[in-house]
Amino acid sequence: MTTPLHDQAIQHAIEAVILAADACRRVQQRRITPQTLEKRDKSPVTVADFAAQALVCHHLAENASVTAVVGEESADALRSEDEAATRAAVTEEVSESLGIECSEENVLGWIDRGSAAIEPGKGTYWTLDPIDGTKGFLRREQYAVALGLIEDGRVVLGVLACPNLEMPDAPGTGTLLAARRGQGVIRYSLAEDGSLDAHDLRATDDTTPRFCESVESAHSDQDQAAAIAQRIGITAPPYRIDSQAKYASLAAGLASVYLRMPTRPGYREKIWDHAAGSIVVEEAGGTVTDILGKPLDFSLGRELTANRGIAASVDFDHASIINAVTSVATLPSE
Ligand SMILES: Nc1ncnc2c1ncn2[C@@H]1O[C@H](COP(=O)(O)O)[C@@H](O)[C@H]1OP(=O)(O)O
Ligand SMILES: [Mg+2]
Ligand SMILES: [Mg+2]
Ligand SMILES: [Mg+2]
Repeated sequence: MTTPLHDQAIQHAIEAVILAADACRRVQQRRITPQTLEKRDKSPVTVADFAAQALVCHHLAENASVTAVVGEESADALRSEDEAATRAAVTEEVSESLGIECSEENVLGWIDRGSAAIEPGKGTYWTLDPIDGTKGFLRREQYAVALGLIEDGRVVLGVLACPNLEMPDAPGTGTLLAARRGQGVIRYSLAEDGSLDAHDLRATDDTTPRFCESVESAHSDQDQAAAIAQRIGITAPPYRIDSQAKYASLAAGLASVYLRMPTRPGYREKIWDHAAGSIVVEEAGGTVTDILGKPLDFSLGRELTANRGIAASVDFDHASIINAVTSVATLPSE
């Protein structure tokens, strides 16, 4: 498969993300009660998160010219004696995906390739969320494998696979979007066997303005978002989906506004939660800022420390959203 965006980096990113998405699908189908670990911040992490990070890091290390990865997960939790069963399960899944017998040490090493030391704002590195929306994944709803490439603090490439995101014009398949700065974005349907089929970017003729937001009310203040939606004249009920599938939905025309309203003082968005999604929306002709209208600043390390929340739009007056935020919303103190 060769992408019309004609770029080695994007080709390798798509291959890596498909490998990971395929492993996620398999784990979701097979391991009915996923062995879930809880991280220090109480968020869930599964066999699939670790396997997906190992597979993407391994594929990039073997094939891409840029191999540094800033990923969400680390293998630390898996190294403890208590986690022998999860470690074995992750190794089994990675081995099956690669079609070779891998050692546990190798797999842990590949996961840890996602802890690259970076100089914020300088150089080129990938940022990876192996499963964005782990809670959606556990509910068998929406999740995404999200891989972005950051060059001197700017996102220049993004690949977003949403294995459960079925578009109206591609029933029975997931969705994959690939964007390159200045070259646009391509939407593919992603079949069970990992094959891709390119489609028109827009997946629907319906132009009713809709806004989308998190399913998890702890991740975005849904009451504030409802007040803002009313202010900007959106009357359709919110489209609630997990993960960066929200950005994919905007790019494909299923929604026009994505609001992520801070719920907790001090929470900072992570680069891997927005790199791929934001370039996909921008290359679809949309706008992505924080809720005060500031551009997202990816040059500051692992977090978007200069930004609060997210406002994204396609085919919508972005300034009117920011105006509504400033007149309607009460933000948590910092
Ligand atoms: N308080 C919070 N505010 C915003 N996002 C959060 C918060 N806590 C966790 N997240 C992140 O939200 C993302 C999922 O978003 P959504 O609900 O839109 O699908 C996850 O990457 C999750 O990060 P983490 O992986 O650290 O839990
Ligand atoms: Mg997480
Ligand atoms: Mg995430
Ligand atoms: Mg994640």
